[in-house]
Amino acid sequence: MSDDERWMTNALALAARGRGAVEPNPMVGAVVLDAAGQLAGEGWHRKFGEAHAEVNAFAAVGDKARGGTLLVTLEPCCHHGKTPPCTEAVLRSGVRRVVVAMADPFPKVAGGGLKILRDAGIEVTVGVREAEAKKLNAPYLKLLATGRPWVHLKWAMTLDGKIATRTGDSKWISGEESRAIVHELRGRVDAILVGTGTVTADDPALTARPSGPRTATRVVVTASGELPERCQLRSTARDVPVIVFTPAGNESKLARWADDGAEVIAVSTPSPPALRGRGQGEGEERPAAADRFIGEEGIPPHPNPLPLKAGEEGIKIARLSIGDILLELGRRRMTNVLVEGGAGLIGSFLDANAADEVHAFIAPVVVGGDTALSPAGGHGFARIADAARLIDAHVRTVGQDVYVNGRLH
Ligand SMILES: NC(=O)C1=CN([C@@H]2O[C@H](COP(=O)(O)OP(=O)(O)OC[C@H]3O[C@@H](n4cnc5c(N)ncnc54)[C@H](OP(=O)(O)O)[C@@H]3O)[C@@H](O)[C@H]2O)C=CC1
Ligand SMILES: Nc1c(N[C@@H]2O[C@H](COP(=O)(O)O)[C@@H](O)[C@H]2O)[nH]c(=O)[nH]c1=O
Ligand SMILES: [Zn+2]
Repeated sequence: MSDDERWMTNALALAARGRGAVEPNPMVGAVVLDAAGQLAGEGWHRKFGEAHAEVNAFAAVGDKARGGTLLVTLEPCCHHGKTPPCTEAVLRSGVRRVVVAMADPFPKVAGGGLKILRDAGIEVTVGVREAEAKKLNAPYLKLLATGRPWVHLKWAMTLDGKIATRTGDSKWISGEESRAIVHELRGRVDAILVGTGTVTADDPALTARPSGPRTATRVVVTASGELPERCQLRSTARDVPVIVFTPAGNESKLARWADDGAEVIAVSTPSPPALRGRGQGEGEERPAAADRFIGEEGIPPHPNPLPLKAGEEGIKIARLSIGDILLELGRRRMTNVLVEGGAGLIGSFLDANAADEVHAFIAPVVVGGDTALSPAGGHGFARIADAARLIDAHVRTVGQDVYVNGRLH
């Protein structure tokens, strides 16, 4: 490993300290070396709206940066945002070299920062530990490229692959240590999504306990608009935000949720109402409001499309497009969202090819039962070759449970 790579690894670790506190900004870390190559300063972007990594790294360095090197995990910014351009701080510092892990695709930067530094005669190297830097900021990059947040799916299942007993009882399958990991995740995401079945069966609070760097909006997805009258989400909607996504026409059923402080978003579904999208490359149309964040990339078409299907007794049920829900959350600049279940909603996300990362907890308990639910419902994949497969599964034991975490693409 070269010295640049070694220092950049440190800078990436510094960047990760900002996780949960900096979004929708990227996580960024920086290391300053003096002219002799010795560590002179380090810093990271600590919180949205506050100083950037480079400025924090230079803060206590003084003259020692002169003739030295800055290693930074993302191209220094060159625009006046919430803080002045970092390129100015770099030029003032007197460093001779700047090593950058990756260019910043943010439209106001997009190579402009690198150009300013090169034009000033600084030796600029780009691409050191680039793959790791892209992985670290995958949610930021996805939001920029697609207008949609990074989707984490989480479930806790028994050894026989169930997320609840046949009666719907599920508290608790995973152990305390596993649940602590889930609460840590809840405390750093922008939204936690559940379907009607989970609200009805579990009456969840969906809060992070203890609280984390940010407070997630609780999101319920309901095609029927038939949510329980009394439940924690509704009764606490004024304390911690709640959004209900439902097809247009259900507003009156949810009027009391709105009265209690929930935001009810009625989504127009295609006419006539139909099972839409599930696997049809849904959500590729983009509302103008989100254009600023969107690149050319959409959610790729599903390999296993489901034909449109009537609901019970020939009544068509208006399923909401997961792609559209994500666009709305992305428009609010949500960077990470967590789908906590249950089987129906997780199935909707997998069918829409809309999930990015999985957190599965497997507990040493067996419940059995033909009708007990598995983690993912929906249509599912017909062929193993097409199935959603983790590309980089990390497996570890947590207490008595096994925790599998990895990305889907
Ligand atoms: N062990 C674990 O990790 C977890 C276990 N659970 C367990 O899972 C069970 C609940 O699972 P399940 O019944 O599948 O419930 P879900 O929470 O997945 O709810 C399913 C419902 O969500 C709505 N929904 C899902 N996708 C869409 C869509 N694309 N558009 C519109 N609405 C949609 C529909 O609501 P509607 O009917 O209103 O139209 C659907 O019937 C419970 O027993 C619970 O305890 C739940 C979460 C985690
Ligand atoms: N049963 C189960 C989980 N269930 C999830 O937790 C929700 C309850 O959240 P709260 O009311 O905030 O404690 C529940 O609705 C479901 O989404 N999670 C886990 O880590 N392990 C478990 O065994
Ligand atoms: Zn900056």
